[in-house]
Amino acid sequence: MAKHTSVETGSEKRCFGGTVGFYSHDSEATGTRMNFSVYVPPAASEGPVPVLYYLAGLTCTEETFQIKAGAQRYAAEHGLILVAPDTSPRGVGNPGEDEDYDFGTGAGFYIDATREPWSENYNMYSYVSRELPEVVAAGFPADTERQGIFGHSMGGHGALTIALKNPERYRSVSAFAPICNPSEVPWGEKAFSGYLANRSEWRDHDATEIVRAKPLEHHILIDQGMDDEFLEEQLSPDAFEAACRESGQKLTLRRHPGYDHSYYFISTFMEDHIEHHAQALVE
Ligand SMILES: N[C@@H](CCC(=O)N[C@@H](CSC=O)C(=O)NCC(=O)O)C(=O)O
Repeated sequence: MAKHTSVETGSEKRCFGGTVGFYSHDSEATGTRMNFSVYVPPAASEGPVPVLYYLAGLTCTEETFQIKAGAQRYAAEHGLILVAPDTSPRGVGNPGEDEDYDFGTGAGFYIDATREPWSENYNMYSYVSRELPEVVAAGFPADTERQGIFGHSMGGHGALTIALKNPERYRSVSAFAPICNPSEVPWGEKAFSGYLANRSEWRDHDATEIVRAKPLEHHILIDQGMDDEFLEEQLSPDAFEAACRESGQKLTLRRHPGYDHSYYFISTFMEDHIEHHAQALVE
């Protein structure tokens, strides 16, 4: 399926009348080989279709979403391409890169690092928001004028911040259990102090701070499980909700009793998220 010359196809499988594929390429942004997965719906055989990017959480790869989220059925129904990148560069060799699940490999946090040695390769913001869309446009039947983005946990933080910083590039955004206020919680403090050279940079990567200053015109959908094991210590949906109220950002934040942080929670509400994006992306 991929026509871009530098993109290598790992595998492609038929799925709901379309194709799930796994690909890799040499990335300029990270200076490493990067993996990503793409679901192409049956409607793409008629012409270019909108693209929805999914950013996964800590410890995940480009595979997690495709095998656990149950999104392809709904993307096939609405005619959306789904793209899921890996969550970090791999095999860079920085000291400490593979010591913790919440920093380094599998934990790129979708920011461009400014602290050495991470700044050389950990440029997931540029990779996801600039380079990957170009690779997708060159190799897949994608209408890049119609892009949306969503994600989970660390990837929910990535989706919110990338959408808020690039309103002209993304017409829709949603998140499952996002890290809403990373500057104020242990996961975010560890990532930002490791990847960013100065504390003054933190607020530029914090969705709660960004939305307070510069809301989007379109409305944001967030689902949060109330039995999520990370809710109290790491996620801060109340802070994000308060910032949205302050700035006039339209937000639907749904709190679901009994649901945890897992892909059982994500797959339960996936249909609603795909519909949310389809309303904005499919004319
Ligand atoms: N203690 C766990 C933590 C890893 C974890 O729970 N990862 C979540 C995302 S958390 C925020 O970004 C995840 O999506 N895991 C993959 C899955 O299939 O559930 C550990 O050590 O692994």
